[in-house]
Amino acid sequence: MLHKLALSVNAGSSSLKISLYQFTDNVEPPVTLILTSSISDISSLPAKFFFKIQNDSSTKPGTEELPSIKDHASGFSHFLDVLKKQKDINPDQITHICHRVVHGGDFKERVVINDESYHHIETLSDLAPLHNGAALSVIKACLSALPKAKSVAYFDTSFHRSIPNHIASYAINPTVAHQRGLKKYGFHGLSYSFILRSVSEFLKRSPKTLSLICLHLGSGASACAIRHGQSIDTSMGLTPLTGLPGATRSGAIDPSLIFHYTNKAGRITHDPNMASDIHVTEAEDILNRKSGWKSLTGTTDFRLITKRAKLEHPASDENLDRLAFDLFIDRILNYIGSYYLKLGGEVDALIFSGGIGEKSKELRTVIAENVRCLGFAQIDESKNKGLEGMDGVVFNVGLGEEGREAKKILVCRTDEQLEMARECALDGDFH
Ligand SMILES: Nc1ncnc2c1ncn2[C@@H]1O[C@H](COP(=O)(O)OP(=O)(O)O)[C@@H](O)[C@H]1O
Ligand SMILES: CC(=O)OP(=O)(O)O
Ligand SMILES: [Mg+2]
Repeated sequence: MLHKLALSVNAGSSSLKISLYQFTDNVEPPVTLILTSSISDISSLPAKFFFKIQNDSSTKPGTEELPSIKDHASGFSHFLDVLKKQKDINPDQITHICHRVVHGGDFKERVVINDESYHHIETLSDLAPLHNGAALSVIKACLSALPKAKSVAYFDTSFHRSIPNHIASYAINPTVAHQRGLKKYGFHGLSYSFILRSVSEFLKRSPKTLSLICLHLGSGASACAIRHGQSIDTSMGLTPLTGLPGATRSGAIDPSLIFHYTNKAGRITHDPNMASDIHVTEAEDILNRKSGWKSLTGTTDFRLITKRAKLEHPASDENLDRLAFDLFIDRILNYIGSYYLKLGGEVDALIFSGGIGEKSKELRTVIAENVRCLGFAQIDESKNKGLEGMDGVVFNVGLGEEGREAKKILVCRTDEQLEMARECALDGDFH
């Protein structure tokens, strides 16, 4: 019998990450990986394409710059062309396509794509201007290229449904807030769900007993406080704009700032580069796409920013890369401090994840130094520097005995595609 395949698609703000899995007949693991592909730097063209078949030693996977890729839809179409050329993979075996959709509004859990759910996700696009439209463009491409497969949307927002009302509410007119759904939804939920499960396996403790402070630091960055396995607060809000700054996003600002920045703040912008027919104001466009690391330093590449920041020297006002680095550290510490208090000091671990969290040893060193006063383990620099090239998902980078006894400092290689494929394979409704 031919095994069924699940394609998992993650439309991030600057990237499209795609993994293909085969369903197993087991509960653990419910899926095995067949291939991974990614298109990165979509917000800072030219885009880079990567494609790798697992267990194929005949070809060396590499990354190629592709000027023909301009957005998520053209990136996905290139992926499909490459997929169709693989002799050992039959796209007709793909029975399920899991799509990461960042804003799920009031959807509690995953939803099968049909006219009604597609339309509902579309109405939420203005609340996630860098994400939902891009995800819908890929969903549309899948419906036409792989019509026999069931497309399912998995939401970043679902994990945060446990946030208490007083934390999710804004201090604004409650009638307006209720009518318009103006509250904190929170994002990166698929990543936090993956982190919770992986850390629970690593520490050999039930997720229900774990309290964690998680940092997902990628093109979009957020923090999350998890108490006894449930999200109790996160730094993003109604939209993925607020909280920590990101590649092209300002993060939290005084809301009045925008009216002093531009007198056209409320005008609807018609940017031809916007993913689809999304209605955002000039203010939202500036804060989402023309701010963050790109505006401060001219690049979205945090590795380059770190290199140019000259961390070994005292900060100078002229060095804007250093400003970006130090500003990021400052904002991250704001959340760690506040979440530590909200968790009453009962924190099992601080977790670094996302492209920057997983790869920037420099950022981890500085944060770890600053949180020592809260009882976190001292960082073990040989472990901290030695992660690249190592196999694994969760790593303890705390020093020796302290790494075991004190509050832990962990790195988790998050994988939103795997989280969706696992959920799909274990979903009784789909089999
Ligand atoms: N070695 C590194 N040091 C610091 N930042 C890195 C490193 N490698 C990648 N990054 C950063 O990771 C970010 C991308 O993170 P990722 O989670 O993959 O993004 P996305 O939000 O698109 O899913 C980029 O800002 C990139 O510069
Ligand atoms: C929610 C969000 O910002 O996602 P990403 O980091 O993938 O852009
Ligand atoms: Mg991402």
